[in-house]
Amino acid sequence: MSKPVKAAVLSAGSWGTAFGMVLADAGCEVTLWARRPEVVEAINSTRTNPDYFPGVELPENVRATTDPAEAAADADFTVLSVPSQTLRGNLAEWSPLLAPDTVLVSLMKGVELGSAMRMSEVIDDVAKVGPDRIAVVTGPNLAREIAARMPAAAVVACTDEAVAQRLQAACHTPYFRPYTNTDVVGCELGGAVKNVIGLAVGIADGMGLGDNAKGSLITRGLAETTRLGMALGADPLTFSGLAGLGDLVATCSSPLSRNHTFGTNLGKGMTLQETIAVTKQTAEGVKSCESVLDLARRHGVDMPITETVVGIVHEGKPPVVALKELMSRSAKPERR
Ligand SMILES: NC(=O)C1=CN([C@@H]2O[C@H](COP(=O)(O)OP(=O)(O)OC[C@H]3O[C@@H](n4cnc5c(N)ncnc54)[C@H](O)[C@@H]3O)[C@@H](O)[C@H]2O)C=CC1
Ligand SMILES: O=C(CO)COP(=O)(O)O
Repeated sequence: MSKPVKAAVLSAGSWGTAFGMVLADAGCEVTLWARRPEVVEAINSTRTNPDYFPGVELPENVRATTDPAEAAADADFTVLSVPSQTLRGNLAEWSPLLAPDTVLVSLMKGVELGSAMRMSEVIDDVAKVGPDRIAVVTGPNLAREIAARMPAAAVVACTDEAVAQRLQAACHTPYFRPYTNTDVVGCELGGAVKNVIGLAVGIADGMGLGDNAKGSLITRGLAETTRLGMALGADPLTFSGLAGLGDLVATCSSPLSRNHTFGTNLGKGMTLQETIAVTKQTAEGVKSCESVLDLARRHGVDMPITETVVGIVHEGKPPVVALKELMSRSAKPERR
C-alpha cells in the first residue's frame, strides 16, 4: 500500500479548516496549525473548530498543533491560508521549517499592498522554491458550504501541470471537484479582483440598486479583471472559468461572502469603522482594492469599478456620489 499523502495547513481559519477537511476526506493525513492553543485543544479533543464551524465534525485524519515545525515536517503539500497582508511575515518564519520537496499551496485571494505582488509571487520571493513548487487553489468555494460538504468545483493551478494533477488527486472528493489549470496569473487575479467586485456589488445591494445594477457590475467587473489579466500575460479564457466568472457569481450572490456583506453594510450607510467592527473574518477586498488599483496603474489598465471601491472604502466618498461619477464616465464601445 502506498504511503498516505501528508498535508500541513497553516492556518486553521475559515478556509484553512474547510480545505483541511477536503484534503482529509480525499485521504490525506492533515495537520492544521493554529495560533491559539484553545483552538488546537478543541480540534484534537472534540474534533470541531467551534469558532468557525460549530457542530461540524472534522474527519479522524485531521489533527492540530500550535507548533508550525510539527505541522510542516514531511508535508507533501504545505497549504497557506492566512490573510494576504500577513503572508510575507508568516512565511518568513515558516520557510526554514518547510519539508525539502514540499509544494506550497496558496488558498489566498489578495494582492500585497506596497509591492502589488500576487500571493504566489510573495511565496516565491520569501521561500525561493520556484514557480513549479507553488500551486493555487481558487474558484467558487465559500468555506461554510464546503465545510457542510455541499458540492463545488474549483481550480488547482500550477505552471507545472504534473504538480497541479498531484494536488488535484489530493483534494478530489465526492463533493469537491478540482480542475487543473496552468494559468496561475489568471487564476490568482480572478480570485483577488472578485473580492473587490464583490464589495462593489454589496454596496449596490445595500443601496437597493436592484438586479440590473448587479448584473452590470458583475459583467463590467469581469471586463476590467480580464483587461488587467491580459496586461499581465494571463489567458483571457481563464476569466470565463471557475477562477473568474464562477467565483465572481458565488461571491456576488451569497450572504455568506464577507466581501459582499462588507459592501452591503457600507451601502446601507454604515461607516467604515462600524463595518470593520462587525466583520469577524478576513474580507480581503478591503485592503486588496488598493493594491489591485496600484497593479492596474503600474500597467496602464483602466479599472473604474475598482477605483470606485477605493474611493468609497478608503477616501470616504459617499456611495451615491461614487455611483453618479461611475455612471457619467464618457460613453464607450463594450469591447476595446
Ligand atoms: N472563507 C472563504 O470562504 C474563503 C477564503 N479564501 C481566502 O482564504 C484566505 C484566508 O481567509 P479565511 O480563512 O476565510 O480567513 P479567516 O479570517 O477565517 O482566517 C484567517 C486565519 O489566519 C489567522 N491569522 C490572522 N492574522 C494572522 C497573523 N498575523 N499571523 C498568522 N495568522 C494569522 C487567523 O487566526 C485565522 O486562523 C483569504 O485570502 C481569503 O480570501 C478563499 C476561498 C474561500
Ligand atoms: O473566496 C470566497 C469564495 O470563493 C470567499 O469569499 P469572501 O472572502 O468574500 O467570503
